[in-house]
Amino acid sequence: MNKIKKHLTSYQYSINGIWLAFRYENNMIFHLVAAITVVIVNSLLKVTQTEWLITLILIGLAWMAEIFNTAIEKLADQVTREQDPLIGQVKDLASGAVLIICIVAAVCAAIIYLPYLLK
Ligand SMILES: Nc1ncnc2c1ncn2[C@@H]1O[C@H](COP(=O)(O)OP(=O)(O)OP(=O)(O)O)[C@@H](O)[C@H]1O
Repeated sequence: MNKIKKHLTSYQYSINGIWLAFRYENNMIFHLVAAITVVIVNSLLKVTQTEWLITLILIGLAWMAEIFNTAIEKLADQVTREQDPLIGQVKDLASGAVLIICIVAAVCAAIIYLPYLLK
């Protein structure tokens, strides 16, 4: 019973983490708008089951990368708020991870949607 309670409490912490990401990271709103747009476009274009899966996985990956990026930024700020070349690199690396998944998502969106739009 104690284990179940502990498990359920950990979900509370995780949900709090998502809430914190929205509070600290303005880009989270952009990701939310992008995710809602993808769901609407998928429904309108009646994309296939595989295309739904690919787009939903990409949405999840983008959100995951942004939340990790926010966590790393917070940790880096806790280490020092002074100008530090290594802290700068750490933040750039984390931000690079978000950019990569966003570029991949944009390319995949073009590959999936263009054939429907050019029909
Ligand atoms: N302490 C620091 N020392 C050196 N460079 C830093 C430091 N803090 C930030 N930077 C540089 O400034 C960039 C922006 O950092 P910042 O913490 O402002 O994130 P941000 O651009 O506001 O990110 P986001 O928009 O995701 O919140 C970093 O990628 C890094 O290159």
